[in-house]
Amino acid sequence: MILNINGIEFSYSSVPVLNNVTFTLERGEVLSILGNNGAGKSTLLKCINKILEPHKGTIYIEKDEISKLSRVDVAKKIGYVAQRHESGRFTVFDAVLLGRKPHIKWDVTQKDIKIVNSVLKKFDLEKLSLRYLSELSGGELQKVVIARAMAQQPVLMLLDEPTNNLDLKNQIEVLKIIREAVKEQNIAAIVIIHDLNLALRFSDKFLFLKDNTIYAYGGMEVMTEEIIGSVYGIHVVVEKIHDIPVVIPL
Ligand SMILES: Nc1ncnc2c1ncn2[C@@H]1O[C@H](COP(=O)(O)OP(=O)(O)OP(=O)(O)O)[C@@H](O)[C@H]1O
Repeated sequence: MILNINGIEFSYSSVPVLNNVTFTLERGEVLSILGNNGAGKSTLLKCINKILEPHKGTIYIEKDEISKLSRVDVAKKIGYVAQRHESGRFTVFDAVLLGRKPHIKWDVTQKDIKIVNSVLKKFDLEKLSLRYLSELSGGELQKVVIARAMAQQPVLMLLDEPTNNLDLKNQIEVLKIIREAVKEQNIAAIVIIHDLNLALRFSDKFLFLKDNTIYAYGGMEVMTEEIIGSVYGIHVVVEKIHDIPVVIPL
């Protein structure tokens, strides 16, 4: 087991956002977190990454309780891609190299450079490696921040709407790279995503948040017309096209 979340609760001031959230995630799994705007998806990721501290409950990453880990130790285990990014005066290469920071003791090693180059290649970013982040398109910047999280070589990746700003081809490619990395390296990823059809294509598990808590959690068996309809308040059909399940809003 890579992640074990037990009974977490979180409120902003006195407004409750997460209540009794409990689930586990295994190695080799991609989990999509789904739910309406404001359901608490980003808040949940921030609790897992120790940016926010739950008022109740426990979060274990492998054998370690998150609240007891230092920032650097959290960064060695968890790669986090936020919903919004700053684009400072860094080159693409340096921005991805920053992902190695939790692992660097004194100086950048050949191994760090090798990892950065291989990640840049994976994301097809080599030709942009000397460009400044401020000179990138929104989609290119999105790929760079995901590449940085991957260069970190975490055991768990947390991605808040990673397909934002990406065109159709890049949406598919980036989710494929994430899925392949999870399978090849036997790590895990949690992805917040609004497109149910992309979630269906690239996830092993699905977690629906509604009314501050988990409404449904599981594999394909929870992607039903009833559950999706009830979470989003619309009618949908779930059908197979070319053997791929798709959700169609009616
Ligand atoms: N810093 C904050 N202070 C107070 N309330 C906040 C803060 N951040 C988020 N909230 C509120 O907490 C609730 C959950 O927000 P969160 O960002 O976790 O939702 P989400 O499911 O990720 O939404 P979206 O799909 O729109 O990104 C929302 O009602 C939001 O307005």
